[in-house]
Amino acid sequence: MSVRDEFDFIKKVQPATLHHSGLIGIGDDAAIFSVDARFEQIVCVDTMVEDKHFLPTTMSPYHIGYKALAANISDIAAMGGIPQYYLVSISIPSNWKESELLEIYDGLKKAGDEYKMDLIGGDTTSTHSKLVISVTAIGKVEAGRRLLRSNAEEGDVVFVSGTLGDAQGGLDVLLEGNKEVQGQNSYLIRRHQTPTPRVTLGRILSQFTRVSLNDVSDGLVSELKEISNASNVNMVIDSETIPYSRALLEYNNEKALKWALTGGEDFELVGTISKENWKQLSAICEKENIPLSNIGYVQRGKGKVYIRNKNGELEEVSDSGYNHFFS
Ligand SMILES: Nc1ncnc2c1ncn2[C@@H]1O[C@H](COP(=O)(O)OP(=O)(O)O)[C@@H](O)[C@H]1O
Ligand SMILES: Cc1ncc(C[n+]2csc(CCOP(=O)(O)OP(=O)(O)O)c2C)c(N)n1
Ligand SMILES: [Mg+2]
Ligand SMILES: [Mg+2]
Ligand SMILES: [Mg+2]
Repeated sequence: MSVRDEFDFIKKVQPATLHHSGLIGIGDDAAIFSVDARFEQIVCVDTMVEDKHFLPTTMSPYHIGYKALAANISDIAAMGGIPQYYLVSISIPSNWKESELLEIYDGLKKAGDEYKMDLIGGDTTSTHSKLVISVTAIGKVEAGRRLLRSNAEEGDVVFVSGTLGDAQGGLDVLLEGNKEVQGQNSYLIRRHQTPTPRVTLGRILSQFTRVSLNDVSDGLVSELKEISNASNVNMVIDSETIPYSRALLEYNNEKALKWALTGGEDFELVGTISKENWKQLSAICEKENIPLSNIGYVQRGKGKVYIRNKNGELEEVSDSGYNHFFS
């Protein structure tokens, strides 16, 4: 049975306990929380749409909830911030059962609890169309410590965390693979369904004076182009240094580069830092067990991304990444 009564549904999703005190959360006209003057607020919103971001065959309701919040936490990480609160707007088609909707909230709660975030509000509607879930996340960063896309300068090192292409590999496994292939590729599937935002790394980066940063939602090239445009520089990356998981190379070695460059949804952090600070940063990350790769450097120019191929030739990258209106 789908939702019978909007107000009854809201009561069911209201958290029993909160991580933060002194809050007005669910239950009034709007939420209220107090703001610390030493910090700046961070706010972002990301939407997931049935058929565009997930299919019944690629994501369970729990995964939909988990990923909808994780994608927002990743944007807070990309500003160097601490996640705090979130709001959920959900438009529900009549064929969704209430139990499935509550599972979406279980996924949201799991991701929220991992980062001590409280659900403080939202909105519920019915729809004649597909399910749409939109999550607004709120966080904070110490005043003056925010990490902007416009911070890159000529000579900087370009870095990326973790491995790239896994989420697209996982999607491919889910869409193309039989049960046996899926069973062999559970790591890639996990990377697609329950991505881990790099909050700790964002916090480490916020301690440095000049870092440009973006999270990988649309693909490495797209994120690098955003930094290049915002900073009035070009980027040169070396294809041989792009980090892949062993799982991805075993699943599809030929497609790994394409998926890393344009697949998206890896929710790793990509950015730039001065050469002098790179050494210190990589030492901290090594100690903290956070994988971080140097994949290239920043050059004078504007908005262009070049990649050195395995033969050593430099090519401008034209293929950009995920675009909602191109696919
Ligand atoms: N429909 C919209 N109205 C206003 N601002 C928008 C809209 N869509 C995106 N933005 C803003 O455009 C910028 C880029 O958005 P997007 O590429 O989706 O960011 P990200 O990939 O980090 O989630 C962000 O500042 C976002 O808030
Ligand atoms: C069924 C299905 N098809 C395709 C995709 C791939 N996909 C959908 S949206 C997207 C990019 C990220 O989403 P977007 O809404 O652009 O996130 P944002 O950049 O706003 O954070 C990708 C790679 C998917 N996840 N599921
Ligand atoms: Mg986003
Ligand atoms: Mg977007
Ligand atoms: Mg982002």
